[in-house]
Amino acid sequence: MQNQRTTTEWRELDAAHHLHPFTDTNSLNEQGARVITKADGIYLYDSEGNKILDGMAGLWCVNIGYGRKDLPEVAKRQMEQLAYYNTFFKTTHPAVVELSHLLAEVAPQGFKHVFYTNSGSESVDTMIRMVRRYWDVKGKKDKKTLIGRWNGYHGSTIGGASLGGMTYMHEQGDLPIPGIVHVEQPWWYKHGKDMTPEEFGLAAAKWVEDKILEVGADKVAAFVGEPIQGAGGVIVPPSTYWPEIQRICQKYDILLVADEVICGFGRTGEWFGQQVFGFTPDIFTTAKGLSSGYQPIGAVFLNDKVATTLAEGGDFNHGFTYSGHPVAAAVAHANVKALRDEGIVDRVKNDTGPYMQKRWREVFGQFEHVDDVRGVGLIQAFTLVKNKATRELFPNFGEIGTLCRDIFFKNNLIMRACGDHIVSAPPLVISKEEIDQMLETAAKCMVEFEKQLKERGLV
Ligand SMILES: Cc1ncc(COP(=O)(O)O)c(CNc2cccc(C(=O)O)c2)c1O
Repeated sequence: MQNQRTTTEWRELDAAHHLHPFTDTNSLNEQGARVITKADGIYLYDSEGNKILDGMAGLWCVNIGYGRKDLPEVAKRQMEQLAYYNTFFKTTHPAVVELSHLLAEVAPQGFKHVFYTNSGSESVDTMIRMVRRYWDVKGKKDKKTLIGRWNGYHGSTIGGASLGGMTYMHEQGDLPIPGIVHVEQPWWYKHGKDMTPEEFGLAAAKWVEDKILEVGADKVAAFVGEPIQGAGGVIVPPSTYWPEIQRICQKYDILLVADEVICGFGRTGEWFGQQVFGFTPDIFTTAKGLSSGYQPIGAVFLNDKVATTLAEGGDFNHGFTYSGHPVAAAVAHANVKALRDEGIVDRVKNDTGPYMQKRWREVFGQFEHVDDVRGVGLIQAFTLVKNKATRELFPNFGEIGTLCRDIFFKNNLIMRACGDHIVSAPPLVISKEEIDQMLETAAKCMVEFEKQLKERGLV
């Protein structure tokens, strides 16, 4: 069991030894970290006894909800049976075989081959190496460039951070690496001007074609995108966007990659986001909902064309010590099986997802400085705007978002501010009653937010 310490003691030791990700260490240590001690269902509990509604499922990942009793049991049994062995030297083990078989069953048709990693970033870096290897084997060694989107997020490794379009990450570490370029994101509210969303979807897809022609199709290896950009602010593309992207990739013989790290495993009501938008990639990357965060694991899914070509190339010189880790694989298997057999994904598609989308629009559509209220399944967002009529955003994009997020946090409700987008992705097990409770709290916070906007002279 964890040492029982006071919050102050935990905070002091944390400040003395623990470096947090994406954090201004000095600023954090001035205020002290919030000590989360346990969780159950959709709720977190901190060391001060606060009960917090987790509208973000951790980091978009705890799809099955907190406090499962089965997954720890699975981990215990696997650890006792075979805590670890690698899959490098012509060996495998039952846990990773069973997981691979199950994933081939839940994946969209045509994806029967899976490569394992420990995170979404490693899945993305694996994909980059696979894409370039694919074209090497095909004898088109100049096809190395990958196209991503500005404000896309593909992780924090050198490859993932380069492919992502977060400039504040590029500035730290001299990124992007060579051979990675970006196009604008399909954010209708900001870039759509007087186009309908459908017209804008085609225009945004054409940015990809323009980039291909600029680089030279014979040099472009792949286009990579999240079906819905998650950390970029839940940017839901118009319906015309992805089918047009697919047509363009086929026209110029470019691999199409979907980064399903957030959209995968039921988040949108479909098993994978590609199924919502009606496109079929050649490769897709996953992590998060694969294990619902109970174990670190990621997976890269390949269609037959890519898998066969890589196999024709002989040794694929890539992999990780923990690729297909027995405990992670066993827990992921139990998690995915429960998402399927307990009807959790189906419920998101047919019940709680439509309910959330209806209520989310009813609640947030009523506020003066909220617009572009949007979402699919159980991933939703809205944008804080200065003037709805003119679609004018606030200056210093992100400042207002932090103000709003802090009001939620003070009311023990976790939602993310991605710039001035407020986003939510709760555990997929959230009930309709819990949705009502979450939105009732959120509505009160938004009344307070609108009040503070006026008091601070921001509107
Ligand atoms: C689409 C996508 N691809 C790759 C990654 C990287 O996964 P790992 O973190 O497991 O390496 C992600 C991760 N997404 C992510 C990770 C951490 C924070 C936030 C946030 O929204 O604040 C989002 C992601 O959202």
